[in-house]
Amino acid sequence: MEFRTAGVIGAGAWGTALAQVAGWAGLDVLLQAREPEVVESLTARRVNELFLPDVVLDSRVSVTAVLADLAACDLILAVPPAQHMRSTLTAFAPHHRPGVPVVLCSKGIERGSLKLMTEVLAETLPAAPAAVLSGPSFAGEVARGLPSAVTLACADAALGQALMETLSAPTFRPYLASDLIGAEVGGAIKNVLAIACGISEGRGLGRSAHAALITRGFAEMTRLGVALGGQAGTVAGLCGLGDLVLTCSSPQSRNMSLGLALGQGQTVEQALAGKRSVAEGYESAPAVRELAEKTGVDMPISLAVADVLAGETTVPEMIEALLSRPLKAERS
Ligand SMILES: NC(=O)c1ccc[n+]([C@@H]2O[C@H](COP(=O)([O-])OP(=O)(O)OC[C@H]3O[C@@H](n4cnc5c(N)ncnc54)[C@H](O)[C@@H]3O)[C@@H](O)[C@H]2O)c1
Ligand SMILES: O=P(O)(O)OC[C@H](O)CO
Repeated sequence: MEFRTAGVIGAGAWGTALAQVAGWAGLDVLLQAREPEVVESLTARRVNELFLPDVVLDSRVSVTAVLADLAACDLILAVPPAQHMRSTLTAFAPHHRPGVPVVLCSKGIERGSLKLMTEVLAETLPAAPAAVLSGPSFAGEVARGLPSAVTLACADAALGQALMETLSAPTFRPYLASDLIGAEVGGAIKNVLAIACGISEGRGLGRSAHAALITRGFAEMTRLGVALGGQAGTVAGLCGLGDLVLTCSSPQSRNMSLGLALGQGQTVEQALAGKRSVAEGYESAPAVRELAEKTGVDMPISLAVADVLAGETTVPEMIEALLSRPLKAERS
């Protein structure tokens, strides 16, 4: 299996950073952007001024506005926001060649259907072998060549090995896994939990509360991952615990900074006003709440975040409710 060309669908911060990595990895890369100003700035100056300013892209990366141009690529990286994955892949379907693998790089759960991105892919491009790339990785750091490591999950061991080797670059290390569900659940839930950590930080609740939220949040993430058919060991890897630690620990995270603003007293509308960048936890939280109810999985922190985002409870009420839950065994 040899891949020489990669098509990247979605030129937000992460799609742009992954195009950079793929170029460093030696692939010829075609990056598809929706916004005319992104196409213009990448074409003219090799910089995505809207979503990833201050990073000059590798000369192996070209840009297009046209999805059909990616038809000849040997592999596809799909990087739209999760809520737009279905429409994006549906639009790409007429141009997808059967057997060309699609690496899902977005982190979220589809609202309404409650589906993971692999399920959305199976319904829109049934002839595409699937992989999931997920882990602790801020686009700006990755695109500037700071070191990072992620999970690359693929059910087909030979394809996974080939994709891992193809996408590795001197400062970007994918680690192979076979459990796509565990990888997806980790990436989706950490965004919701990062909002909780941001709220805690914004309210000045301290480092002890922060550590408790990460640890108890990780327990919720693991329970849901296992309930959906994933493996606890996968969730404990880069795609779950690793990403949870990163996203809950830095205001560089759009999710944590949304929580920070809420904790400091802003309304959801104020916190999101004027933002072009996606905070996936805001989008996924209602789906996570429904999924938890449907599967009977206990996810008090994620549900509390969903309630705050929906305006159904206030931040002080959320904190009070979490602190007054019945005492129980730590492992149950
Ligand atoms: N930014 C990061 O550091 C990072 C790292 C890892 C994973 N991710 C994940 O990558 C995914 C994309 O995030 P991002 O940070 O690249 O986005 P971004 O916030 O930088 O940019 C927004 C993106 O949404 C796209 N978009 C807006 N409306 C759309 C529509 N109707 N249809 C399709 N696309 C539309 C824009 O074209 C743009 O690509 C998310 O799931 C995110 O969780 C991001
Ligand atoms: O900025 P966030 O919160 O979307 O997080 C970005 C990445 O997912 C971190 O791994």
